Formats: sequence, C-alpha cells, structure tokens
Amino acid sequence: MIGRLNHVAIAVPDLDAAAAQYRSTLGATVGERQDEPAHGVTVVFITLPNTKIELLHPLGANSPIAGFLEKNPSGGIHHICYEVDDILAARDRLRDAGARVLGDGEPKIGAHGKPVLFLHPKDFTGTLIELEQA
Ligand SMILES: CC[C@@H](C(=O)O)C(=O)SCCNC(=O)CCNC(=O)[C@H](O)C(C)(C)COP(=O)(O)OP(=O)(O)OC[C@H]1O[C@@H](n2cnc3c(N)ncnc32)[C@H](O)[C@@H]1OP(=O)(O)O
Ligand SMILES: [Co+2]
Repeated sequence: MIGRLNHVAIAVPDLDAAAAQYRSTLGATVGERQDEPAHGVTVVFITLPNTKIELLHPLGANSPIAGFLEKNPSGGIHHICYEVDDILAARDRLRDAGARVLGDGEPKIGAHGKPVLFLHPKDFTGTLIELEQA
C-alpha cells in the first residue's frame, strides 16, 4: 500500500541554524521557511536527489511537536512520510488492522497541498508515520 518515501522530518530547536547547516555545511538545496498554522509548525524543506528532509519547528501555543522538543531539546527525527495513492482507502485499511489514526481521522492539507494523516507511533515500532496522498 505505501509507496515512495516523501520525506523524513526532523524537529529542531533553531530552524534558521538547522537550515544554514544543511545549506552551508552539508551543501544541500534548502527551501524557504513556510508557516503551517493548521499543523502548528513552521517548516523548511530540503530537496535531496531521492527524497526530502522536513525541518520542523513549533508554531503557536499548541504545537504537536512541543512535547517532542521538550524531551529532545537538541532535536531529533520526528516522523517519516510515505506516499499512498488513496489516503481514505489507506486510512480505512489501517483502522481495520487496529492502527490508531491521529486527530479526528479526517485528512488535512499538508505542506505540499495534498491530504495528509498521521498514525500513532506506538502502533508502528515507535515511529510516527505521516501518509500523504501521492
Ligand atoms: C507541515 C504539515 C505536515 C506535512 O505536510 O509534512 C507535517 O509534517 S505536520 C508535523 C507535526 N504534526 C504532527 O506531528 C501531528 C501528529 N502528531 C501528534 O498528534 C502528536 O505529536 C503525537 C504523536 C500524538 C504525540 O503527542 P504528544 O502529546 O507530543 O506526546 P505523548 O506524550 O502523547 O506521546 C505518547 C508516546 O508517544 C511518544 N512519541 C511522541 N511523539 C513521538 C514521535 N514523534 N516519534 C516517536 N514517538 C513519539 C512519546 O514519547 C510517548 O511515549 P512514552 O513516553 O513511552 O509514553
Ligand atoms: Co511531515
């Protein structure tokens, strides 16, 4: 069911410093800051030849990544995002298999303008999974 790896997300305490490190030290192609108020994060995408890195920083009072950064103050890998062809069919199949779909279970529009959903990390070997409709 899952397809390409769309991105690996890294929560960071200082977005500008992390973006500068990827640009200057690692020599990567780094995009602009993008506020995503519906998701409670500001993101910067880094384009690699085979996938993307999403740098994440909390936005607003109720960011879903605030707790993660409190536990990991230096930052850390936060989630991985797989593409699926049909996000509603994927959601229903995963629910039938017993997985917890986060939030109200209805897809939100993600950073690429496409529907996304999240799956509880405790149901997937300690890894928060994002699904993005391809
Ligand atoms: C920009 C839009 C979009 C895109 O298009 O790319 C994005 O990527 S938005 C990214 C941010 N959005 C989200 O993460 C939404 C989904 N996340 C959540 O709903 C919550 O973060 C969470 C996963 C339910 C965690 O909630 P939280 O309140 O922070 O923590 P808990 O204490 O309830 O955690 C329970 C348990 O799970 C462990 N945990 C938490 N986060 C992660 C993680 N990222 N990876 C692995 N494990 C995680 C946490 O440590 C707790 O474990 P125990 O301590 O063993 O109980
Ligand atoms: Co993401």
